[in-house]
This record gives sequence, C-alpha cells and structure tokens, in this order.
Amino acid sequence: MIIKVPASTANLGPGFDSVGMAVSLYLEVEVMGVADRFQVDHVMKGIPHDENNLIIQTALQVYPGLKPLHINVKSDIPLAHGLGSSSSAIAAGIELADYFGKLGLSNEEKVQIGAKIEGHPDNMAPTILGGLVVGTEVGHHFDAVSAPLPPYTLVAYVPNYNLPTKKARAVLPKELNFKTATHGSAIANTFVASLFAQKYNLAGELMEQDAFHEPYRERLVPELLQVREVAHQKHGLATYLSGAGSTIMTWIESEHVNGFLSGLKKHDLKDKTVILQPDEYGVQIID
Ligand SMILES: Nc1ncnc2c1ncn2[C@@H]1O[C@H](COP(=O)(O)OP(=O)(O)OP(=O)(O)O)[C@@H](O)[C@H]1O
Ligand SMILES: N[C@@H](CCO)C(=O)O
Repeated sequence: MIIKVPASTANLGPGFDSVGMAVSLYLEVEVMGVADRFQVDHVMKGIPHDENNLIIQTALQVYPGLKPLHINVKSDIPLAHGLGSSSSAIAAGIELADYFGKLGLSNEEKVQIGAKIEGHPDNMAPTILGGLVVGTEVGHHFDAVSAPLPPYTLVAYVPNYNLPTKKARAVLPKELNFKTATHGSAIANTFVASLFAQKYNLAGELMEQDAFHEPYRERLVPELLQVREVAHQKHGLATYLSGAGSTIMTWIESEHVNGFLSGLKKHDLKDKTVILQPDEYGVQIID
C-alpha cells in the first residue's frame, strides 16, 4: 500500500490560518510490511527513523494499538519552507492509523484530528480534501468549504533557508488594534467572496493586502517584496508568503511563467523555483 499526500500552500495572503490549497508536490509512504520495531526509511536530514518520526507519532496517537511497521518515505516537499510538510506527514500518519486500525474515519474526522495536532487547519484541510479550502474551528467543531480550483499555475520561489512555523509565528503580534483587525477581516472576507465568485483579478489584488501576518514576517523573508515586484512586471496575478514561509508563491497564467522566471533571474533572485498546479484530490491510497 502507498499513501500519497500532496503539499499545500496556506494563508494565500489575508486568509491567515483559514485558507489553503493542495499543490502538486507529494509525500509518499509505502508500507513495506510488519516489523519487530518501527522502521522509517528516508533520506531527509534530521528526521527520525523510528517511532519518534512524526508520521508514526501521529499514527500511534490516533490508533495506539498500531503494531510496528517498516515504511519507506519519499518526499518532494521541502521541510519547514511553507509548503505544509508537517501537515502532509500528519495526514499520512492518520491514514496509517485509519487503515491498520480499521477505524473508518470520515474525511471530516481526519481533518479535525489533523488540525488538532497541527494547531491550525489551513494546511490540513486541503491536504486531506484536495483543492482550495476555507475552514475554521469553532468550539470543538471544524467546518471546511471547498472553493472552485483557480485556473492558474503556481510558481514557488523557494529560498535556500528554511523557516520553522514556530519561529515565524513568534514574530506575530499578541494583539491587533480594533481598526486594523476589522479592516484586515474585511479584506479577508472580500478575498474569500471573490474566490468563490471566481473574480480572480479582485482576488489577486486582495491577496497582496494581508494585515495579519505578512507585515510582520516580511523581515524574515525580504525576497517577498522583490519577487512581488517582478511578478507585477511580468503579468503575475498575485504573490504572497506561502504558509509561514520561507516559500514565496506567485499565481500566474501558464503562458507568462517563462517570462516571470527570466525576470527573477534578471533581478538576481536565483534561489530554486518550482512550477506547481493545484491538486484536486488530496490524500490518496494506492493499493
Ligand atoms: N515527512 C516527514 N516525516 C517526519 N517529519 C516531518 C516530515 N515532514 C515534516 N516533518 C516535521 O515537520 C517539521 C516542519 O514543520 P513546520 O510546520 O515548521 O513547516 P512546514 O509544515 O514545512 O511549513 P508550513 O507549516 O509553513 O507550511 C520538520 O522540521 C519535521 O520535524
Ligand atoms: N497559517 C499558518 C501556516 C503555517 O503552518 C501560519 O502562517 O503560521
């Protein structure tokens, strides 16, 4: 059995902690068989190979009766770079638990469990459900609504430094004043409405008007404004900090991708770029 889990891009500007989209980079977990102790084969630096691995930790949390397994993990998702690697690992763990524990979890239950472990649902929901998802938890109940898939290619500019979510959340303010909060919320509301109405020019404009996190995180990822500037010159729809960073995401029509990539190089923005598409399927089990 192989569990195939997409990466995700969260926030999309003003949708802090509530909007995210699955994208076409993947984590694959192949179950090799039962074993005497948990064994996780992979080539990711600094990631445990035993029961301390996040995938196994999650599986054991969801189904404590899980017997030791030997699994092989392959991943294209860079760690701590704002592409939801931890949510993808957690989603894989939930699937392992569901499969071997015969738990029969619904997608909604999986999102609920994952969001609790991750702490916020904006990566978990699209990772599990696929597509572009808007969601929140109120009380102990999680609600997610899927929006139409946007007809854009995504260019991820992946700086060669990582940015753990914990560090990127530590620079956020503890409080916002009332005026900033209500205006930020109005921007986010109108942004979400424009996604559902498929009014992408308006969505693009509002994606660059976040008041909740980018103003505070810009100094951690100074390339954000530079990449955005190039995107404006090269027909990009919008550029935002993907998740907690460090990846900078640009939505752009496919015919303009090459021009944008050349523009980045010309402006000495030479870190890795990855061309992505929205993933509409979410986590999949391949028998
Ligand atoms: N495939 C994996 N196997 C085990 N642990 C993983 C795996 N992928 C990610 N992790 C854990 O998650 C951590 C990264 O989580 P973090 O929330 O900081 O960033 P991210 O999820 O990549 O980005 P963001 O949340 O901003 O989208 C890694 O340092 C590692 O501890
Ligand atoms: N919404 C989260 C995504 C990263 O996990 C943040 O921006 O901190």
